[in-house]
Amino acid sequence: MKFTSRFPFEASSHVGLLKPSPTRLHGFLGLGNNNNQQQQQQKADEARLVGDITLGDPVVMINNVPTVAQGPLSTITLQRYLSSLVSSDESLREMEGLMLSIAMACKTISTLVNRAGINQLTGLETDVMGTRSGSQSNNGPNKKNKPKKNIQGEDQKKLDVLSNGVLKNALKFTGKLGLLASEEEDEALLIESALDSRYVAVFDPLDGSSNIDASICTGTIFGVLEDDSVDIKNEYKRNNDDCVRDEDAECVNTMDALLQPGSQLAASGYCMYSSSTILVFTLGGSHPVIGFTLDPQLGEFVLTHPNMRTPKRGSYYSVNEGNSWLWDASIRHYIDKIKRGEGQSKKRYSSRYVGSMVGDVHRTLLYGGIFGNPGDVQHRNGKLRLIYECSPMSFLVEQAGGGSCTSEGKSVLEVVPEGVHQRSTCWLGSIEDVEELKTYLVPE
Ligand SMILES: O=P(O)(O)OC[C@H]1O[C@](O)(COP(=O)(O)O)[C@@H](O)[C@@H]1O
Repeated sequence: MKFTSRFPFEASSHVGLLKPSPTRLHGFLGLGNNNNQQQQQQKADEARLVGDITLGDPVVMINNVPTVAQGPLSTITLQRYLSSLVSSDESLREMEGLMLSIAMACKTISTLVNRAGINQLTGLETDVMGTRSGSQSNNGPNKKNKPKKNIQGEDQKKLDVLSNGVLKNALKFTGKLGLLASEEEDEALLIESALDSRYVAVFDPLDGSSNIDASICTGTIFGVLEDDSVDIKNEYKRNNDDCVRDEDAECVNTMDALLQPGSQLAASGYCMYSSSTILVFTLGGSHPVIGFTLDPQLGEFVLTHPNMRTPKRGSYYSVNEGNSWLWDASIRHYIDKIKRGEGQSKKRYSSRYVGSMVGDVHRTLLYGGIFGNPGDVQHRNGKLRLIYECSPMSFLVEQAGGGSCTSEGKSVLEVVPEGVHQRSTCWLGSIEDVEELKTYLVPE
């Protein structure tokens, strides 16, 4: 991209990044050409505060107008970031394809969520044409309008079902996944055409669905696991043995690849649909937790959070206190102490709870503190599902230097799932807050 001379910039070697020549820039910023360095520096800083172009700031050409890209790194799109990763590590090529498909699906879901009211996509998915709804015995004349339920007995929202379709198809068409598990699918899905794939994926297509109709933040949660059971699947397929159903009701057996502890995740993340749409993920290992914001002008995810680290300790707790009377005494005691400023930090903690795990975890990741779904006497294992909610989020928070545990004080990432929709208690957040919580938890 070659710029005409009327712009005070010189083309740099980096595509999309323009290195302004200091003297011209000072002129451009109306700094005049006197040599009083300090005055010029102060003016440059002032310009920085109001978001004008400053030295080293990237400029993106939008509709041919040099536009200051907010923040120093955001001209780096997700595509560019991943391709630069692959150029130095070829083994990430398949993961690059997966992440780009997940990002594409999240863009689509973001549009669906943003326009839900406009396109009448709010409300419950109803059971039409006699497909299964709730209890089999319900065959009254008004069966058609019954809310459709998922295998956990929860009413499915229209956007739950739509988002599930979008993400399921995006993942299927990568040809890189042999098995999928979703909150909105009763059973794991075997992708016949990709039996010998290296990976399997788990996801909650639209988390926080109780908030959708009120346009409060929701999100998509995903996790990718390596699958070392390809031969077993082929074997079972050949023998037509036990039952993992694909869409043609083909029976095969093993879900082992899905039922791995969170510590085995190869990647995990979420996409939050809120005032911004933000995709946050990690590829594990030495890779950071990284965040990209969907730029509505570019229609691209651009880098905004290059290396997310959870503060060691926070001053927020995020839990549904409406259930506190049902909690174990140890948990009530912990929350009471930190609320009163009688915890280890002697700081009084404030409550923040959106009721969407993605929103509550995103805030906790940035500001610190602790988020929890503790379980109680009525729901021993809490409300959240282990393999596509607790594990992916705990993997991410621990990768950002935070911690996670169950209400028994065990690392969420060590819990071995027994079923696709198994629930688990989970706490995650700042490492010092999680460690402090553990001192209150009495192992059973
Ligand atoms: O209503 P509660 O008990 O506070 O539970 C809220 C939790 O349930 C969830 O909404 C469950 O998610 P789904 O909407 O995906 O079922 C979480 O996002 C949230 O953290």
